[in-house]
Amino acid sequence: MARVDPALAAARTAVRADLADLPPDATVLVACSGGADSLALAAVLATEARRVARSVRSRGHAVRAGAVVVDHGLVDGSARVAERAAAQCRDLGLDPVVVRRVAVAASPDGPESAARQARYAALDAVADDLGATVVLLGHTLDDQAEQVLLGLARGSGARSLAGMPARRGRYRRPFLGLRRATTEAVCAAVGVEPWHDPTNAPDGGPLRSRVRGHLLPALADVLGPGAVEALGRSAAQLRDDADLLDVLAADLLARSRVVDHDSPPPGRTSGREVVPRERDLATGRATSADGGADGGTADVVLDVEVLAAAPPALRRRALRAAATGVGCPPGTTTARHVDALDALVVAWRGQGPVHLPGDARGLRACGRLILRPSRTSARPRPAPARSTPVDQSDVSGDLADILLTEEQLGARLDEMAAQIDADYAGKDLLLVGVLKGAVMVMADLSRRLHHPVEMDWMAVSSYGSGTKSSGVVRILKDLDSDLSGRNVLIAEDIIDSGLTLSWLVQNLRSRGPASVEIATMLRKPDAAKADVDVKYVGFDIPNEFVVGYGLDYAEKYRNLPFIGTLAPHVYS
Ligand SMILES: O=P(O)(O)OC[C@H]1O[C@H](OP(=O)(O)OP(=O)(O)O)[C@H](O)[C@@H]1O
Ligand code: HPA
Repeated sequence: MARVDPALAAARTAVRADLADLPPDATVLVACSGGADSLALAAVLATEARRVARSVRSRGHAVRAGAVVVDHGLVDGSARVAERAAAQCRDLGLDPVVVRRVAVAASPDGPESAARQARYAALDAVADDLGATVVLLGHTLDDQAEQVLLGLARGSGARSLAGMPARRGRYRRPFLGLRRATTEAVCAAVGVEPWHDPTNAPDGGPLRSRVRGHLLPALADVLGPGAVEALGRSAAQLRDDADLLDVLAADLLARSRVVDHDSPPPGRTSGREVVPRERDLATGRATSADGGADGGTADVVLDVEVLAAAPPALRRRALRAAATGVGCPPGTTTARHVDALDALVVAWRGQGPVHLPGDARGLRACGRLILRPSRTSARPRPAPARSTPVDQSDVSGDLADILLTEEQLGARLDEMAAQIDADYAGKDLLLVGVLKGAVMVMADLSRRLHHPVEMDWMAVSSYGSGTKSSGVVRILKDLDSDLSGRNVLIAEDIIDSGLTLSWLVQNLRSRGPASVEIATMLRKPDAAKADVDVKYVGFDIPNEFVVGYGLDYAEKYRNLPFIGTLAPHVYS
């Protein structure tokens, strides 16, 4: 009996083991580039398919074994290389053999990632067309070791260091336990000449090629011949660890999610805290409890307390999953982004929103971490704002609700500034700020204007240290400017009863300006006692006493970056 080449025997054993669970008449495809690994896999698959056909002939079923060759079209002559590989697959007895040319689009994740995405899309499409149960990939233990080293060089975590899985979905990698030398020996044994990709040259090629050409041999020199196998074993162990951590992190994410109070999150005892159904703070739309299952358009709202109590390994994984859940591309969501989100949870000092890939954002308000997907179309309108419960520890128990986040205020100011720029194009503009409440609006609005402006200030008061207007407006400081012929725009924080502004507009109009208009961040339509014509309104809000963003109660809370509702116990 002819002696079977040991490399071929090892390769056949690996493929046979991987196909053992296939149903009768399954279609198996091999993804073949024409390189040594995938060509060896194609040869072994063809041999194994013939063996199965022989052994089951009497029962009338077999494995249909074919190949897909993806032409990435990235280098001259790629079509020729693809056709050569396809011809070799046909010669080996594979049928059908399909060549697919793909267009590799530019990707922020880099050309390798873009090519990978295009390749898998093509493989999936062909597998679907042919009804293939399994697609075999030719990655070897050397590829796995390279993957681990590249991950280490990036400072990656366990998931990345776990390398490639032996199986995922319809994809299987039967050679993941075999060295590349084995696949080269298989090619020699079956008499097929693999293609050597010139772009994989160890010098000047992609990083992976340099790792392959220089680093792996150096590791073997220094650490001994088992270095590649050792890296593969580490990857396998880390895969088990990462799988477990992912399950635990998914559980943490579910427990920390703020959902409808009718269905408290798992782990919460009912009655601990009544949490109203979370709504999108910007649009008032309800937020889906699964945070992103509706296409990633809803906020994911998480309870900071629950997250902070979790071990960092789980918390960071949960944060990453939450970010990808609102549409952050996994490839560009890095440890740096996760660090910044984590700081919102465990190192909170009032920092602003974290900008995430995919134009998503993470922000903290009222003991909630809010992951917000990119939302260019739905900006805050002058519509009733509504409340979210406040974490008492953040605001010392003085606030009942947060009404508008810093981010919402900023986004609305962007819109107001654009409108003002357009309306006053070609005209002079004097901004009049009403002290003290309007300082924030004045500062933030004026800096968003492209229009050149002058600023002046007036101080009036009708509230003193109470929560109800006295109705008597007093000028505490008058303007320095002469208003004759000027376009005056009053910048205000709030129009409540309207008594202050109706008085002020009359007062300023009596000074001979060309125009007097009002821009206010907030307005309380239900509190109006005087009619005030307001040209620019940030938000209409309910008739509750609010503080923050310049608004005070007894001179406190003006420096809160958001607007909240004062708890009645503070003023009652
Ligand atoms: O519509 P109204 O009921 O008249 O209320 C609006 C006014 O009240 C606030 O000022 P406040 O008198 O509290 O002084 P402040 O700006 O120094 O806080 C606010 O800045 C407005 O000027
Ligand atoms: N809060 C603070 N100051 C105010 C308010 C308010 O709701 N209304 C008028 N001045």
